[in-house]
Amino acid sequence: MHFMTALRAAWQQRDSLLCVGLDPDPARFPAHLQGRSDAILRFCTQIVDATADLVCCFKPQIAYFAAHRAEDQLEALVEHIHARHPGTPVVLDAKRGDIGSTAEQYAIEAFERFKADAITVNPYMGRDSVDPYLAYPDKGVILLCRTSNPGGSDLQFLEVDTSKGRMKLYEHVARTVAEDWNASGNCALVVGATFPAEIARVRALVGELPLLVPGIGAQGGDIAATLAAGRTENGTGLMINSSRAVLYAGKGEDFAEAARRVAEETRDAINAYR
Ligand SMILES: O=c1ccn([C@@H]2O[C@H](COP(=O)(O)O)[C@@H](O)[C@H]2O)c(=O)[nH]1
Repeated sequence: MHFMTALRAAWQQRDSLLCVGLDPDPARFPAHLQGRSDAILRFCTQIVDATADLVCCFKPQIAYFAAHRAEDQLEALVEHIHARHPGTPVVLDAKRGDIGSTAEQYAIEAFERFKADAITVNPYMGRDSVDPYLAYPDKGVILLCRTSNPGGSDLQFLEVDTSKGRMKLYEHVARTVAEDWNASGNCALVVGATFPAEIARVRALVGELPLLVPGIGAQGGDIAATLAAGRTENGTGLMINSSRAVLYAGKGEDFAEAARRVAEETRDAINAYR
């Protein structure tokens, strides 16, 4: 199924714009999981099973798996999500960016090895570096636009001259993706919840294009402001990510229940402003 079709269905059927981020940090795991060779998989599958009905997608962050030589656990986790929670899109947060020949390998890794439904990609090496992902028309390609970190302004806020006039670099990325790169209707953009004014600006530039919005929860982004700036006419258009605030809500054997409670509160807080 096309990523966008699955995402729209999840928005409607789950009544949720919440994306739970899967950033497993073994140092923060409950004591009973410490030291197990499959701790990352066990931790993540319990979070997934406890929250799947509350989310529009899951977003595993590849760094947290690769750092612990746990790519095999990432493969097993995505397989688990597809088998147990069909219709829940998996966004692989990898922020890849490289020359075309290498990007082809990254695309194979994301879509064929890990079976992700979408991937985050860094657009700053240009169109040929993104083409290998766009060559999978059913898969989502989510381009960094206005990231949630403070240093995102260092480059993304630079004024650039374009054929459509002078604008900030992140605005040029938004327009380029929406107008030129989205021929298969499979593109989306990353815009941080920590910058609601820029969410509004991007929404004005890209129409209904979906936005992946990290930055609520641990990074302190404002849910009300995010919704006001980024929701579409029908009250969707957003995948609002929270990772650490959900994953580490509890410290004990009941960590997954604690995660569910926070995920439910977050989904409801989001829905209050749709
Ligand atoms: O601009 C960006 C792009 C990606 N991220 C990723 O989202 C999560 C955020 O985690 P929290 O614990 O909810 O802060 C993490 O995987 C980042 O790599 C981002 O934060 N900002």
